Amino acid sequence: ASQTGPTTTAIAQRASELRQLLQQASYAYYVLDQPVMEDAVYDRLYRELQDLEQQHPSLITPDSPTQRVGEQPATGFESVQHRIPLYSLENAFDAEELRSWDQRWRKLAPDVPADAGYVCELKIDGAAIALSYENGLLVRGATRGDGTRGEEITANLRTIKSIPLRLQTDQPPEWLEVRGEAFLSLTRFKQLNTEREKHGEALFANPRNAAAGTLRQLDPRIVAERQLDFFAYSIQGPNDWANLDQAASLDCLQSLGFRVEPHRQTCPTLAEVEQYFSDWDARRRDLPYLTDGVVVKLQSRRLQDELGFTQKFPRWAIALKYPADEAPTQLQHVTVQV
Ligand SMILES: CC(C)(CNC(=O)c1ccc(Oc2ccccc2)cc1)c1ccc2c(N)nc(N)nc2n1
Repeated sequence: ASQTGPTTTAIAQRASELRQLLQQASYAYYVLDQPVMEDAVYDRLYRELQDLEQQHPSLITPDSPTQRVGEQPATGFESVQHRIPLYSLENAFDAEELRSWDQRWRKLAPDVPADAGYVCELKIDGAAIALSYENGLLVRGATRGDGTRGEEITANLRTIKSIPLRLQTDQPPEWLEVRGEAFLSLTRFKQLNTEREKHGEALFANPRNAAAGTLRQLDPRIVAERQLDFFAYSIQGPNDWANLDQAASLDCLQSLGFRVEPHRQTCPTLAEVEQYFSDWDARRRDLPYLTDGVVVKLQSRRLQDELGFTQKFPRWAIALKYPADEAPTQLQHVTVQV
């Protein structure tokens, strides 16, 4: 039969073009923080894609921007085993404990090159999560849980605009594990608490609790409206994807389309690490999100692999913590049952 309107291939092409335009605009806005498209234009193109997908459901792809916010609340969360454990970090509370960590790993490493350096990353005060990609597509997301098993919250994580639904590479690995911190910006945290106060609801005690609580919402639409954000900090994949030095692994995460906290710094010696820590103790209050320390990691992948992990921690990393802030705004010890 003759097609009255555009041919189905033309429609499929338009849908693919719209997906690409919308993904690029969303990446620029949420990951690069450099908008390239007017909101009104974005909304018009988004509605055009939605209409095309409604008329031709076979055109819907899992990485379509229209597939971020599911309409179905979950009835509960499945417990899932992480492909790779999510390790926690040993804590150091002052320069002396940092130095003792440094002595300990140096004793364990057989031949430490003289130029063995460190990478410092700001430690974001949010909720750790695990993302699993297969052939470039986001197939699963989970909470940290106990490090070995977590709760499957894929539908909720899909609503976070800075989490790519598809990796930005035309040669995606068979599997890829990405870990990072889901968090609420301070502005968003205050807006949410102002809203909750207006409706007589219990306030969130702090941005970390707010993020963790949001991730466990059964309804993805509620998660979407909270506007969580995400910084990636670790990548594991098949062999050639897995032997990057620390700084290179963060650059790789950025190239794949993830947001990575921009103030990371390579520090040749521990003196520079301590300098970075004290610089940021002053500057961190100007950041749009809460931090609770600096994560110090060995730059060298070979050293990381040589040193490995204890039951709980990597031997090649440590969290250098800031002192807990003075009395928080709300009574911290009074927990309100919601
Ligand atoms: C160091 C690691 C525990 C991530 N984990 C890894 O980088 C990592 C590296 C090789 C691995 O290799 C393995 C592969 C297979 C099996 C076992 C280990 C596993 C995890 C960690 C934990 C918390 C962090 C945090 N709050 N903020 C920042 N900025 N960084 C953080 N980094």
